[in-house]
Amino acid sequence: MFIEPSLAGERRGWIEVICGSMFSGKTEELLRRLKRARIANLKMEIFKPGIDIRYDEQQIVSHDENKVMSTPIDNSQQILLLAQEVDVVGIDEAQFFDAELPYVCDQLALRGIRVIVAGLDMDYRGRPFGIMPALLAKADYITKLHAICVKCGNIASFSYRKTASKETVLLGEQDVYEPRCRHCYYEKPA
Ligand SMILES: Nc1ncnc2c1ncn2[C@@H]1O[C@H](COP(=O)(O)OP(=O)(O)O)[C@@H](O)[C@H]1O
Ligand SMILES: Cc1cn([C@H]2C[C@H](O)[C@@H](COP(=O)(O)O)O2)c(=O)[nH]c1=O
Ligand SMILES: [Zn+2]
Repeated sequence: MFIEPSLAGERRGWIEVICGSMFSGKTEELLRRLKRARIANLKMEIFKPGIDIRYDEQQIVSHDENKVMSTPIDNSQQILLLAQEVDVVGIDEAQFFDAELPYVCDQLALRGIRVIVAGLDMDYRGRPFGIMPALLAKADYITKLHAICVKCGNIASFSYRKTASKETVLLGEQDVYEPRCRHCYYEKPA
């Protein structure tokens, strides 16, 4: 389990990345860390990409329907304007953000802000997803989570797409995706 570092003095600020497949618990882990930051009376702003309206337009919602209010944004630079005077910034679905997000996270950390980012590390093809590799390279702390493979019960790192759609971005839930381990993923079709 991730334990928050306790850094004294002025030079605080760091980047945490939570990654893994769909259903691996990324959003739950993000919510857990934000809840603890709230208990510590830290000021925070939470963001998600405007396109992610699967469950709710404003809230971040986990697959188990735990939720927190967030600000949907279309451009990662908006975070630099909106995250004034805060101690913590939370960002969900980072894979959907533009190329500037790693730079934005760097700038926030330089301001002394704790930045907690969650995102899919691989797309349905098993390829690195968008800006996630760049973000992982800049992260001070990385947590890789795993789902349970729906085929065999082993740990799952892959998000298998059950439909024939070929576009990289396709919002969906269990109707479209299932978590699979490496062996079951490459054994497709089911
Ligand atoms: N195959 C699965 N493996 C693990 N968790 C699953 C699976 N299918 C459904 N879940 C549920 O999904 C929850 C994780 O949801 P969430 O935090 O939203 O994941 P993520 O953000 O990584 O997609 C788990 O606590 C569990 O209840
Ligand atoms: C693999 C994959 C996923 N997506 C979409 C599907 C969901 O809407 C989100 C991931 O949400 P989660 O919180 O990680 O469950 O991303 C996509 O657009 N393209 C893909 O290849
Ligand atoms: Zn498997």
